[in-house]
Amino acid sequence: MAQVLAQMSNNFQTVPAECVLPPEKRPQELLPSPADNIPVIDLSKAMGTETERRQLVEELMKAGQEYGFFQVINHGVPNELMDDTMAMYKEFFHLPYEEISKYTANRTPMSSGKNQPIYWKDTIRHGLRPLEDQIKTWPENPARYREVLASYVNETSKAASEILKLFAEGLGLENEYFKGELSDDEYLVSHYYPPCPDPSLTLGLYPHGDVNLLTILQQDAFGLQFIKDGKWLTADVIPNAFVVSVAIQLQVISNGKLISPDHRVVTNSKTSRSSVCIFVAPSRKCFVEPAKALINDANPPLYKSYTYAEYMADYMPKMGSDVETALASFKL
Ligand SMILES: O=C(O)CCC(=O)C(=O)O
Ligand SMILES: [Fe+2]
Repeated sequence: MAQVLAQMSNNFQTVPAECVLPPEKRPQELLPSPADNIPVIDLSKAMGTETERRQLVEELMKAGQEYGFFQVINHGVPNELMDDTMAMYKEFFHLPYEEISKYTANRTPMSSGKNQPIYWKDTIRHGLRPLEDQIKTWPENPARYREVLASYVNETSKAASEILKLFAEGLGLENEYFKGELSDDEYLVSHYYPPCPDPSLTLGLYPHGDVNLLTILQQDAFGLQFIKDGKWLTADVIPNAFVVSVAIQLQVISNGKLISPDHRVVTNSKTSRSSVCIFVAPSRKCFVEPAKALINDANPPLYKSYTYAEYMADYMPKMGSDVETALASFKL
């Protein structure tokens, strides 16, 4: 294993045995599907006329109900800040192994979770809230890490709350429904997927559901795929767009109206891929349940009520599982 790690900074000529997936777990559809499969939503309409805002809410709801994922453009996060953040993470992942291994618990390509196959990636993950406490634990190398990420988090949080507000409107909940404990916590996950000599043998990330409330990420190369009607659709790279995904808690609160999709990352042989993902999540003591306003005789609750801490305790042993498994204990 150590030998494989040591190769990380070099280009791989072959897929190390540790990373070859069993045949039944290998990806079948590797190529990007046509771009028009994935909704692209212009968030600037939130500031437009009342009609434009209503149209936007409808578009978002349709995307959230049919796909559970979409891309947003004109979201208010400055392009330069997005680019700077991406460049900063690329720099981070090219620092010497001794430096980044202080922060990457499972330096890979083989960061394998419990009962998980070995993924073709390297990952840093850390908390973001409360910012003033968490920032002290973030890397200091590259030197601008803390400054760039703090600005990025502030800006992406605004975009995420706007999207949550629009979802609240679309669901018929009060505008600020998701404000506060339901979206109090945030954490960062940034992945670096090196070029892979044979993408048919590996996955960057195995199919899974996101356990939080809402995920907002940027990527610099193709590889992220979401499942829809049994088919893997690829999220095209649109410069300065965010890929947004409904996560499991949002599916529960919407009582299944919005769907949290399983997704995965395929590798490619030509370029590396980086992603910077912000996960908006409830605080641990927060009570989560299908919103009362959505429940009536015709629409009984589909999920139990629980605290997020209870949810996480159930989820930890099955970390990285698909949405169905991740929700099994809480289904009614
Ligand atoms: O790298 C990506 O684009 C997706 C990462 C992801 O799905 C995750 O970390 O949960
Ligand atoms: Fe994910």
